[in-house]
Amino acid sequence: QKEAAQKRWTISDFDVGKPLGRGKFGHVYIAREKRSNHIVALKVLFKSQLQQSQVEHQLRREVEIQSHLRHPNILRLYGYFYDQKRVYLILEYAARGELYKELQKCKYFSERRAATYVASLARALIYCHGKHVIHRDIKPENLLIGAQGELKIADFGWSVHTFNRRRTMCGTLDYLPPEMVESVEHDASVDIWSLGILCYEFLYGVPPFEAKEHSDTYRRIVQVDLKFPPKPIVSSSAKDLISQMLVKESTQRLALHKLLEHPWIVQNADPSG
Ligand SMILES: O=C(O)c1cc(-c2cccc(F)c2)nc2ccccc12
Ligand SMILES: [Mg+2]
Repeated sequence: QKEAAQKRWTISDFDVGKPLGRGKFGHVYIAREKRSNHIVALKVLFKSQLQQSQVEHQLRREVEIQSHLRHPNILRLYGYFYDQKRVYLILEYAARGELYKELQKCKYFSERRAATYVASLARALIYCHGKHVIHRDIKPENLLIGAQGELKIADFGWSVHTFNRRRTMCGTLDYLPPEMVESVEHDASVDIWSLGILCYEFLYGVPPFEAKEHSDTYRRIVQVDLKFPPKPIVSSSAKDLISQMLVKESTQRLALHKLLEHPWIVQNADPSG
């Protein structure tokens, strides 16, 4: 597999199949690499779009970071290439698709399914943080499901090596912790906050600080206005975990390795992830 990293790919190396989805900068297709018959997801991005949105540097960073990460719960980026008009990312194909569609279909997940997902995300984030990478954009839209039902973190578009931490605001605010919404310095604990938001959304079907207006969401985040609805019924153990993650003071948030020892995770997460 090492030689694949240096190989110069071209589109003629692939049989391109049906579109899997469309993003802001282009489409993702299922494809088969001709020599190996390996099935991949080919993300095709238009250079013109990338230039217009001034995200070339972000894309190069995403590629640089994701291509070096190897973890069962992180979507592999096998390589990239580009031609006159497009940049192509050769990505792992996640057979069961996008998590947010699964969440919309189920409305919310069982405690066992939610805990299994949260534990696997925690292990992936421990791995990333060990390499001084913070993702900063953990939300359902950036999670995919593999052939065995395992979760894969995708889209490292907002990830950084923790030496530079600036981020311009865009997209939903729902998952941002107070320090990012107030755009002060932040560190790996931002991913712990987002994982807490995700855990809540897995169990209730909506993120905790959702509001009609951005200004209301902003206020609810900075005040950590955390409320648990009476329905669906959720264990107090789950609420305890969420309450230890959604803490305004970032240094007081439950550490990821402590999360894996929390009773709710120990009693509900499927060890295979
Ligand atoms: O024409 C180029 O040299 C080019 C290369 C890359 C690029 C190079 C490596 C990794 C990566 F993800 C993207 N991105 C672009 C985006 C817009 C316009 C041109 C380019
Ligand atoms: Mg994304």
